[in-house]
Amino acid sequence: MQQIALGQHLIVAPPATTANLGPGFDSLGLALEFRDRLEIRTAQRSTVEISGDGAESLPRDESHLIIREMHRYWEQRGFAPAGIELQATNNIPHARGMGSSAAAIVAAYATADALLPAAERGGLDAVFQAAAAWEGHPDNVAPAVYGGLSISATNADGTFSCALVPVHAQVRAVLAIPSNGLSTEVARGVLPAQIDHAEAAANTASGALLIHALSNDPAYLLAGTVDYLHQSYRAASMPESSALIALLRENQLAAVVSGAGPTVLALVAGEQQEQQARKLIEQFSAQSAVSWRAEFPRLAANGVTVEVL
Ligand SMILES: Nc1ncnc2c1ncn2[C@@H]1O[C@H](COP(=O)(O)OP(=O)(O)O)[C@@H](O)[C@H]1O
Ligand SMILES: N[C@@H](CCOP(=O)(O)O)C(=O)O
Repeated sequence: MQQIALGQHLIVAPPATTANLGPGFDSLGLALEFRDRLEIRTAQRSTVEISGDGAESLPRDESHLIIREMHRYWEQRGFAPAGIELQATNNIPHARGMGSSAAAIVAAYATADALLPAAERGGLDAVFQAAAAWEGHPDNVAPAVYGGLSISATNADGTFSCALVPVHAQVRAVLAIPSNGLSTEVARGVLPAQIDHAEAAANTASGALLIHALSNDPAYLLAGTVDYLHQSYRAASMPESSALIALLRENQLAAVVSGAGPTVLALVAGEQQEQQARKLIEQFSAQSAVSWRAEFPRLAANGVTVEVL
C-alpha cells in the first residue's frame, strides 16, 4: 500500500446547510456562513481535541467519525491510513437540522482527498459522490461541498447529480434553533412509504415555484414553500417547531422545517422581513416550552474550504 506523507497541515471549514427548504425533500439545500473549523496534521499516531458541540460525547480516538472516514477514503484508493492529529471546533449544533453530519463527512473526505498526492486527487466531485453515498441523500452534502443553492438528485445507478442555482440578492435565511435536538435517523423513521398522487403533484408545483422564488422573484416564497412530503408527518415529533412555523406563516413569512428539524428556517426577502421574523421568534420564544435562539447567517457562496499551511 502507498503511504500518506506525514507532517502535512491543513485547516478545513465546512459550512452548515439547511436542506429541503419545504418541498425539496432530499433535493434542495442552501449553504450557510456558519462553519465548523478543523485543524488537521498527518502524524505517526492519532490524537483528538474537541471544543463546542459533542465535546462531552464524541470519541477521542480513531473511531471519531472524521478520522474513521478519512482512513476509509484512503484505503479505498490504495493508501495506508496515516495518524491524524485533529483539533475540532464544532460550531454547527448537532441533531438540529443544520447539516452537522454532512459538514463532518464532507470535511473528512475533502481533507483526505487534499492529503493525497496531487495525481491521485478526485477533487470536489469525488468528495460529493462519496459523502452523498455515506449520508444516503445528497441535499445537505451538495451545498456543503459546492456552496450556494443546490438542486441534487440520486440517479438510477446510485450516483448523484447536482446543479447550482443563483440566489436572488434579497433572499436571506433566518434560523430559530431550539435547545432540544432530534436525530435525522429518528425523523426519517416517521415518514410514510408512499404518498397520495395528488399530493405528489402539488409538491412538484410548489418545488418548481420555490426555485423561481429563490432565483428570480421572492414574492413567491410563501407559495413555493408548501410541503407535502415530510413536515406534516414529523410535526408530532417537533410540536414547538410546528407552532412557530404556523405563527411565521400566518404572518406571511416563508417558514419551514430546516432539514429534518427541529430548527425552523424562514426564507425572507430583505431587512424588513428579517426584522419581522426576529420579533416573531422572540415573541414565540417567550412563551415556548423550549428555549430558542435566532441566527441570521449570510448565505455561503463557497462550500467546504481547505487551507494548506
Ligand atoms: N463534527 C462532528 N464530528 C463528529 N461527529 C459528528 C459531527 N457532527 C455531527 N456528528 C455526528 O452526527 C450526529 C448528528 O447527525 P444528524 O442526526 O444527521 O443531525 P444533523 O446532521 O441534522 O445535525 C451527531 O450526533 C454525531 O454523531
Ligand atoms: N432530506 C433530509 C435532510 C436532513 O437534514 P439534516 O440537516 O437534518 O441532517 C431529511 O429531511 O431527512
